[in-house]
Amino acid sequence: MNTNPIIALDFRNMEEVLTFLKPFDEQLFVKIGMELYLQNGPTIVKEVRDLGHDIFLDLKLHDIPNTVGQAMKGLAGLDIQMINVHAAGGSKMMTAALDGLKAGGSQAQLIAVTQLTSTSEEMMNEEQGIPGSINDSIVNYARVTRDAGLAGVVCSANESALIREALGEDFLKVTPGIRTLADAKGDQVRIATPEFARQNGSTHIVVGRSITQDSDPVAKYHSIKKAWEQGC
Ligand SMILES: O=c1ccn([C@@H]2O[C@H](COP(=O)(O)O)[C@@H](O)[C@H]2O)c(=O)[nH]1
Repeated sequence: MNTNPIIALDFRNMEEVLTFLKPFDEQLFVKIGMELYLQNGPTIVKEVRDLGHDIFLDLKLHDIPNTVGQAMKGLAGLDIQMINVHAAGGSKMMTAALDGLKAGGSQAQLIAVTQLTSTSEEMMNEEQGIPGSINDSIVNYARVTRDAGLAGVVCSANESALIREALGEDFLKVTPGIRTLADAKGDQVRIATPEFARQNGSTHIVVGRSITQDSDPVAKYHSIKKAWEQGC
């Protein structure tokens, strides 16, 4: 399993992606999300994969089970390593997603978003109407995800230890909201450093603007990778 930091390619088109990737001379694990996919379609996935990089397709599908299952079956034709849905879609939707992916012949790891890293406990309580602690909600979603047969969850690094305690080491904890101490928080709420993510049990980190907006993205990537690998 590739556990390199996953770089979020939040760009508008392939030209911007190529400009960003050009200075790197190694195989990367990259994330293609809604911004890039919805403006460029499946071609963008093929083009990035042809460059030799592993791909997490972060489309966060969330709809009725039949729709998500059929969409996953279609997406299964793409050569990707990881893909996701929203756990809030429920266990039937997640099972349909997994069945669709398998029926389409994909080996990609399917994971589910618990609570977005831009969501605070207050927002969850007041806007989603879910009472109690955000940690409880996240561990609950992680259990439902595991019981549906998925490989892991998207959560913040702050919750990784709780999920590891509940569901073990092998269950994936893919954690965005990664910031170094010098980085701006932006729209993220539940953030953590790469070192903390490692110490707290994340299996993967997802890093976007901290690298993509840096004046030297290659150097920033390597310093984050080192902090992530060494955990100190
Ligand atoms: O809960 C989630 C789920 C997905 N993301 C995605 O990760 C990156 C983070 O980007 P940064 O620039 O490092 O904040 C972005 O593509 C999100 O769509 C997330 O942040 N939180």
